[in-house]
Amino acid sequence: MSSPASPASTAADHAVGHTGGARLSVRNLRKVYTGRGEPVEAIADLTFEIRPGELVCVVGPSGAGKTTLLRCLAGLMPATEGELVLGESAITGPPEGMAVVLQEYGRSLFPWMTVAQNVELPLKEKGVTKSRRAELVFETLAAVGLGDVAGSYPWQLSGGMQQRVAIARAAAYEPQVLLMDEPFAAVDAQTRFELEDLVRTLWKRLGITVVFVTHDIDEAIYLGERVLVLSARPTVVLEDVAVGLGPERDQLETRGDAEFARLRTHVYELVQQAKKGVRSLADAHLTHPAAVDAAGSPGTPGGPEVP
Ligand SMILES: Nc1ncnc2c1ncn2[C@@H]1O[C@H](COP(=O)(O)OP(=O)(O)OP(=O)(O)O)[C@@H](O)[C@H]1O
Repeated sequence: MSSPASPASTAADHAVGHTGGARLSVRNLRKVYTGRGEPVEAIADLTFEIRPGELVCVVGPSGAGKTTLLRCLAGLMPATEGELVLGESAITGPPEGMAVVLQEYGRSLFPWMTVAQNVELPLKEKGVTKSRRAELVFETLAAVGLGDVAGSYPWQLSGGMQQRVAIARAAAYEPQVLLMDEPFAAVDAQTRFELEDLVRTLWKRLGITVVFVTHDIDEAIYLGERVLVLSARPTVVLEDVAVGLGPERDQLETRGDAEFARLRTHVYELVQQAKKGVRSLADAHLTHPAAVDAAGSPGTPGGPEVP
């Protein structure tokens, strides 16, 4: 990958080793929030599979249940119905081998700890030896271009740098699966491009499975091997879109690619249809249908073909 804006790419090539990814299966997931007032059916019926080492982005209208899906995958909330499986094991609580990066980097880092201590903390909880912890902290901070601020406190860093710390902390943990919930929503556009390249660099280096939720259609296509487009609530997968842009991505070249433009138009139309309440491709009015879906055949697996 070419990422002229990212100081991380070269360093990341020498960072933590290939940890490998795990398969994630979501089968007939339904999530209803109950509590005071009317129950809210956030997710109606989601079924999809993410292969080990795949990077899949999730987009959909606001309130479609993207965060709900991620919380269920992270084991932070039980499903109402359905099954979530990581590798061979059902997800019933926060699974070992999973790391999460959220949008609110300000709240996810401890302000009284240095950058290095923040990265080290989950490793202590994981029982990693002191010498290996030192290695991992050093390597991952170098990988995200923050080797020189290891002794600083998060509040001394810019928002983009703080988010790099959160990414370093997740990578140092050597997870099999990394969940990211709109991680770059609060950083400026230039930093966002750098962080996108950083995620792809680390993803390739570590071989981990990544699920990346974003509002940004361009970001989803630039990053993903597939883009899951969700319907409005109660949520189903409207389309599982294959991104045939190849493994090498470049902020200028890839975004200028005709295939990128075609995919962006297609996913944009899908999200617009989802906002109007369309919950099946059969009901969608698309002027730019996808050529093939993520399974390599026309239309959505098990669903109707795009007219
Ligand atoms: N704790 C909760 N109790 C009741 N309803 C909730 C709760 N959390 C989320 N919801 C509802 O579930 C639906 C899905 O919310 P969720 O935050 O998962 O959507 P989202 O796609 O991540 O939204 P956004 O893109 O705006 O961040 C929304 O209608 C929301 O109001």
